[in-house]
Amino acid sequence: MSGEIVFNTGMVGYTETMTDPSYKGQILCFTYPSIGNYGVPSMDNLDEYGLPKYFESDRIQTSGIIVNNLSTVSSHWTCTRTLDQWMYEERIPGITNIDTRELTKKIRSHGVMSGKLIMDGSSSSLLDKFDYDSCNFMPEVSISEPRYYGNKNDNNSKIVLIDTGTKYSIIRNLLKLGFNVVRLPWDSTINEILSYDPVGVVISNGPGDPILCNETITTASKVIEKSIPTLGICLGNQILALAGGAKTHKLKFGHRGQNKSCLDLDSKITLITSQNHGYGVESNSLLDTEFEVWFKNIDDNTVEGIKHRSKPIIAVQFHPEASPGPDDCLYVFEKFKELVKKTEKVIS
Ligand SMILES: NC(=O)CC[C@H](N)C(=O)O
Repeated sequence: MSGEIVFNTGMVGYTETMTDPSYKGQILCFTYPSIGNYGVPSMDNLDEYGLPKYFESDRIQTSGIIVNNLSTVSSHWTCTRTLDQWMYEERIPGITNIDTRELTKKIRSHGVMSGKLIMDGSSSSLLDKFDYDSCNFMPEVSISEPRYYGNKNDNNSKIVLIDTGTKYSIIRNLLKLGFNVVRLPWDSTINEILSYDPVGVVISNGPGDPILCNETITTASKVIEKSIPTLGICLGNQILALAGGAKTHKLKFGHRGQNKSCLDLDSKITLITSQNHGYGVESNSLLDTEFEVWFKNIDDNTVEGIKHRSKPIIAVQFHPEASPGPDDCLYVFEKFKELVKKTEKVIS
């Protein structure tokens, strides 16, 4: 199995992490030395909205995982199987007994690179190349037909969620705000979006290089033109930046973990965020656009959020929905709701 080798420094949350569609095409190395301790819960554990509580999509999305010590004895009240059993059922390979901290040092000094997990005795060649950056994963992670969440018969306003590989927690947080959610395919046009009469648009997280999401970028530029209240999350942040005329670039080894500190330039408060991204918005390229920096990463000063200078459009590079990770940034969803409400008032 080939993939881009990336590392994540989180200590918990492997079921949420491994089912995050943004990991499509990647082999994930966990730096925390012992993985699998609390096993894997059942997919049948649903929240009040009918969404799986402990998973971010319906399957494992990583191409494979690399761990130091794989716990084969798991203990937790939600545990129904071991991590190893779950991976076997889903036919996802993994490798254990690797010094993952040493491997991480290599990735940090060299930058992310492609790799392959090969079974003993397999005829698979190490020579065929895998080029993560040129893969468009959208058809694999998005949906082909619209899906509706919430109660069709209530009068709650609708948010269109453009699914570029969404995590369930994004849907959950929009429902918690009191909205109904229409989830649409990644290549939906502006007219398809408007046909649902939404009060706002959310562009989700997702895998791969944002510049390959041409269709979504075109739609996002129309959303900006029409001043529709919009929230971009991770890939959605990059797509909005590109649609607004800014540039994105690949980071040397990305940000993947649950304790990444970011500065909110509005409140001057530093927050601990959950992150999973390998690309970023180029800070200087924002200068000639209608967007400005909203959040900055404390470690390397990279852009972690942007907002439109005059329109109700905001976006974050980190994950306000966390899952896994701290809830410090849930206020980003509240901020989006405020923008929606303000715009509704102006229109009515
Ligand atoms: N989690 C995401 O949405 C990731 C966005 C993009 N694929 C990146 O790696 O930067």
